[in-house]
Amino acid sequence: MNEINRPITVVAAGILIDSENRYLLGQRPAGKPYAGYWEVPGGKVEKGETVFQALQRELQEELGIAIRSSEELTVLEHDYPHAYVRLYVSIIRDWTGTPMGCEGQALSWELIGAEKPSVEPLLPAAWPMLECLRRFLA
Ligand SMILES: Nc1nc2c([nH]c(=O)n2[C@H]2C[C@H](O)[C@@H](COP(=O)(O)OP(=O)(O)OP(=O)(O)O)O2)c(=O)[nH]1
Repeated sequence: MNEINRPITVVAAGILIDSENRYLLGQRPAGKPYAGYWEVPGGKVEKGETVFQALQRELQEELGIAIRSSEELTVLEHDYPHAYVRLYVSIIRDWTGTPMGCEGQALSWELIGAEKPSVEPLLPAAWPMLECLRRFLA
């Protein structure tokens, strides 16, 4: 629980970075909270899972790729009307397969150096992740 007494939803988000130094955003499919919003791929960490295991599972389900390693970037919290989330954000450069929208979601590779993504709207908690990414890679 946190200071406002809401349960914490623990989420793992994986910023995929490709050989051209671009990162991947996906659009949330219909039926989820914030459907249509763009996000960094990932999802809730299940009981008994590590953050890395959750990333392996989510990115296999959502994108059809197998990740081999990840680097921790930051931990962020965000208070949404539907949930209080704690996001463990990792950078992933090492995977096999080609990312595809396995849940019917659109994908967009974005330039890390660009001022803002070419797609919108982004989930509110995705913005501080991108800021952190730019600072980390600068
Ligand atoms: N994956 C991801 N989730 C984010 C980001 N920013 C952000 O606030 N979130 C929040 C939205 C959701 O409340 C939560 C992720 O949950 P989810 O609904 O995508 O997770 P899931 O796929 O496990 O969901 P479920 O349908 O299985 O319940 O984290 C982001 O950039 N990426």
